[in-house]
Parts: sequence; C-alpha cells; structure tokens
Amino acid sequence: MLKVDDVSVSYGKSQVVYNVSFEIKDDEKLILLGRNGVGKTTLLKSIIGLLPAKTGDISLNSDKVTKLKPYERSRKGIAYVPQGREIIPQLTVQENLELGALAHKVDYAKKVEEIFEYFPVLTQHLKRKGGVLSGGQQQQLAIARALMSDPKILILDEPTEGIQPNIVSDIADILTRYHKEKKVPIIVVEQNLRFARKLGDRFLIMQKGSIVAQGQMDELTDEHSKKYMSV
Ligand SMILES: Nc1ncnc2c1ncn2[C@@H]1O[C@H](COP(=O)(O)OP(=O)(O)OP(=O)(O)O)[C@@H](O)[C@H]1O
Repeated sequence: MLKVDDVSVSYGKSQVVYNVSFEIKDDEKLILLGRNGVGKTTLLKSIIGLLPAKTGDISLNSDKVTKLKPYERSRKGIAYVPQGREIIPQLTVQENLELGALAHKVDYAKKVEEIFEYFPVLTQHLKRKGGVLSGGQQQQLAIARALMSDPKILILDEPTEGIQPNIVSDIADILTRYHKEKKVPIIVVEQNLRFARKLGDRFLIMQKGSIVAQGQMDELTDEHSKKYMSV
C-alpha cells in the first residue's frame, strides 16, 4: 500500500501541488486524471523522489520514504515509467532490460523469462537498439524495464501518449494481468479515457494542484469529463 498524506510541492516560489492525500491498496489500479498543467506529473515526481515534498509524508507499506533519494525509493520498490518512455535508444533491448534489474535484488535470467511472458514481442527484438523499435514497442520495453526490478508499486505517466489504439489495448491487458498475478498496485496518469476505464478500478481528478473528485471507475461521468478534463 502507498499512502500520500498532505503532500505539497513547489518549483521555487511557485506552488503546484496543494495538500494532496490519497491511498492505494495492493489490489487497486488508480487513474489520476485532469487537464494539462494541473500538477499530475509533479505529484508523481514527488512520490518517486525527483521533487521534494514541501509538506506531508509518503509511505510505502507503512515505511516512510519522504526523505529518501530516488534511487533509494526505487530500491524500496517504487518503479516509474516516465512520460515519453525514456528508454535508452542506443542500447539494445536486452541491455535496457538488464539496466532495469541493475542494483535490484533480482535474478536477471529468471526475471527476464517471467517478463517475456507479459511482453512476448520483445523476444523478437533483443539484439536491436531500443531506438529503432516502434513507439508501441518502446513503451512496452519501458514498462518491461520497470518491472525487471520486481517492484512493489508501478507508477506510469501517460503510457498511451502517441501510441496506436491496438497497442494501447494490449498495454491495458498486460498491466491488468500483471496486477492480478503479482498483486502490485498501479498508479497511472492518463488522458485517454477509454484506456483509463479499461484499466482503472478507481480514479482521482486533479485541478489546480488539488484533488477535486474521486470515486470508483464506473462512477466517472460525462459531467466529470466535461468539467475537469475537456480542453
Ligand atoms: N521544472 C519546472 N519548473 C517550474 N514549473 C514547472 C516545472 N515543471 C512543471 N511546471 C509547472 O507546474 C505546473 C504543473 O505541471 P505538471 O507537469 O505537473 O502538470 P500535468 O498535470 O502533469 O500536465 P501534463 O498533462 O501537461 O503533463 C504547470 O503549470 C507547469 O508549467
């Protein structure tokens, strides 16, 4: 379980996240919604330690991580797939996967076989450079790399951005299966409502740095999307 308690985040004097609190249990997939610029990525970055929380606390399974550095939170089991994927394009698919396991207590050979069961497409491209894969394949590689660390929670920032619909649907299926089999909670920032509805159990909506609505995924109405999500 991840608990975010009263977290505020600023860039210098400019505050972007205001006193956000929420919990996610191990059997949940949570979707974070909201218009561009409301602070979703900033909130995620404070959870993984790339930005300091000005107030509040973040804990993973009752273990406070608020003061830990990003690599320390990663070792504790917080895995992050950033917006824009950020695989290493000059490295091969295999090398990217090896990097994912680096500095984590996992048996690479065993783990990679397990990960290939979720991402079979990667097995055909192991020796190719990451940068030559299609956008959808790169996103699958980015997620696979994050999962190589055997995380306790997986956090993704707009995983469907710029990806064709059939791959988007595959990614929702893969994440759903992984979550069910590994009991790993998932937090996703997402604009694609179809994907959000397919994957999510619960939603949070942010506006101007605060959480303004939340509920079970089937409680997300057109009213919510008109009020808080359409441009
Ligand atoms: N490095 C930074 N320095 C100063 N301000 C920033 C920085 N990064 C983001 N911001 C500002 O913080 C606010 C929230 O940005 P953030 O990226 O968290 O929003 P978001 O909800 O994730 O939007 P998007 O969906 O466009 O990614 C915006 O006003 C943005 O301009």
